[in-house]
Amino acid sequence: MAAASSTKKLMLAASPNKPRLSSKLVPPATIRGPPRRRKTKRFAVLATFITSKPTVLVAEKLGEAGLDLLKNFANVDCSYNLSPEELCTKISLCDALIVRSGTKVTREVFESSAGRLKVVGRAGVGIDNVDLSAATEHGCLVVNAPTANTIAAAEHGIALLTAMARNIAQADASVKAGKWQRNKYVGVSLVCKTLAVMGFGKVGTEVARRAKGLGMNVIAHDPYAQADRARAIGVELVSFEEAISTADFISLHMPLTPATSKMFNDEAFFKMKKGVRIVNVARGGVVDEEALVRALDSGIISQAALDVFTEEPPAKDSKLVLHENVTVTPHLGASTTEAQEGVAIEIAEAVIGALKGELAATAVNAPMVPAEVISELAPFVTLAEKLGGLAVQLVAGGSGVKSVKVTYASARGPDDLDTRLLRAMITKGIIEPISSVFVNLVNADFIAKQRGLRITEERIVLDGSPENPLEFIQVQIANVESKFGSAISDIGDIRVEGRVKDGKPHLTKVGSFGVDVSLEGSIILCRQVDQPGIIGKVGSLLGDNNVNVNFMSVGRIAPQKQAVMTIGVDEEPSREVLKKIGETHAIEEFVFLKL
Ligand SMILES: NC(=O)c1ccc[n+]([C@@H]2O[C@H](COP(=O)([O-])OP(=O)(O)OC[C@H]3O[C@@H](n4cnc5c(N)ncnc54)[C@H](O)[C@@H]3O)[C@@H](O)[C@H]2O)c1
Ligand SMILES: O=C(O)[C@H](O)COP(=O)(O)O
Repeated sequence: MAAASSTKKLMLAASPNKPRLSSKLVPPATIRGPPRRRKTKRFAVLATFITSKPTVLVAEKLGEAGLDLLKNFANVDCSYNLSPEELCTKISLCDALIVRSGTKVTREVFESSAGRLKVVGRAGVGIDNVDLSAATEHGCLVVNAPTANTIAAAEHGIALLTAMARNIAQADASVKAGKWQRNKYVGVSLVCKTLAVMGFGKVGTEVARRAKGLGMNVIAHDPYAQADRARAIGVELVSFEEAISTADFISLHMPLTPATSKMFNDEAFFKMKKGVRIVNVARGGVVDEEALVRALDSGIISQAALDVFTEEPPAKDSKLVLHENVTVTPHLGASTTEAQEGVAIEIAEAVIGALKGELAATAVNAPMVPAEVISELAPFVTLAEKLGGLAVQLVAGGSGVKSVKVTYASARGPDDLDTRLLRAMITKGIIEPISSVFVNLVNADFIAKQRGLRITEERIVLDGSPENPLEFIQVQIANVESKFGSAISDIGDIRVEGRVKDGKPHLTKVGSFGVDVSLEGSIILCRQVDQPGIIGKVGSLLGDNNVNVNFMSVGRIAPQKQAVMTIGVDEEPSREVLKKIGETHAIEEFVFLKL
């Protein structure tokens, strides 16, 4: 056995405090286990437990039905029109924030929250107003309400398309100004014209369906859409060039991302059919607005109908807004009574779920794991976190944890196990005991990468029944010394292995020793020379000092040879008791581990 460290009796450390943040993961040089940790009484992958009633800041107007749901669960602060400074001040007192498109949730907001903000709910689809990287780095979940306003947005797109084609807004203003200009406002027909839907997602698809109903020929461009889904509703997917060069009308429905920012620019307008008409209910930023003014002035584009702008509200003297061939609305795509009620309920449910620690189906910056998978994996998620926490406590102080290998053994096929949750929880188990950062499913990979912790995963496919998602999980930490030499495996890594038994996580292997202890409370691991009387001695020592033993098992190589005794205890033994255990005859090393 390649024991990197076989210290006979371990010294008790003086300070149980958390170490300061360090770029290297260095476990505390203590056998008292990690410092006090958040108690989690229930399974939750986001571990966003809040013991008192949470506070939700609603920063933009939200439908009553959603507000009612929130008020049943949390203290709700509806504060609209906050300045960026006011938002940053308020946010440190809030567990959740709900916004629409009018609030910029910047890095400063996450920094100002000082870790309290657990979830940002975007009551709508577009999340371009939320700094997702900053949210992820701060372990803050971002959820949106992606479906409830689809129809409203599509209907608004069609409303703008038809209003533009028949000059409704301009003619309305003219009549109200006392004029009667029937010749000036002759429109164009839609029937048999070609509409290019740019972005064939939820809204784009609904616009396409409705435009087909108006007798239009609909083509679409979307690099990520499935051609057969488009074909099923009579829409042909084409290239960007073909879409913009053949269309009489173009309707924009892609999200604003670095890749789509200003994708409608001078170059794109130049390729369009002269006299084309454009509708934008997506985001102002996908269009280069100055280039659009030039294209309108030159007649390449004869009309535009815009619901969204790069800057909202746009400047009062905006050439684009004031252009006579432009019809505008103040970002009204989602603003129907029905959509706002739906969005409010959708976001309230997602935010409440996230505050309860559940994984939201509409998470934007965390893996979406189906509810049934989460429920099936629940005991293994707890096991994963505990194994990570145990493994890191076995590392000798001063060793940097850089390389962790996780092995999942299962009778299921390799593609039939979603390990993202498990990996995140192992990362949480490893990092939280030795640093002051908070790790959850949202930021686990980011934090691991930031700290130079490399986690590799391996699958072992076992024979047998695939009824259980997993048989065991093994966590190995490479290139470190251990404060409990027996935890070092035959290949020199610290190794712990666990299984779920009767729905409870159990530690079943330490180094090369088979053990069996339920992962509850705390654990004492002792290596001894197998001989009669040791178990009794240690048991009485604990009992005499009011420490309840909940579990005990001994794994040995052979009779009279070395054995590892695992003792599960409900209370933390005093230093004196631990010292006496260490001094017990035949005990060669021991370690106290807190779960
Ligand atoms: N005006 C409003 O009030 C309002 C209301 C709802 C949605 N929106 C906007 O509309 C956008 C679309 O909403 P959705 O619900 O349909 O979202 P969605 O995610 O269902 O659809 C977006 C589609 O855009 C496609 N896409 C991405 N990059 C593209 C590119 N470079 N070229 C072409 N297509 C690309 C995606 O593949 C996806 O199919 C949202 O991001 C939001 O910004 C505005
Ligand atoms: O992305 C969206 O959902 C729409 O742009 C709606 O935005 P709003 O919630 O500000 O109306």
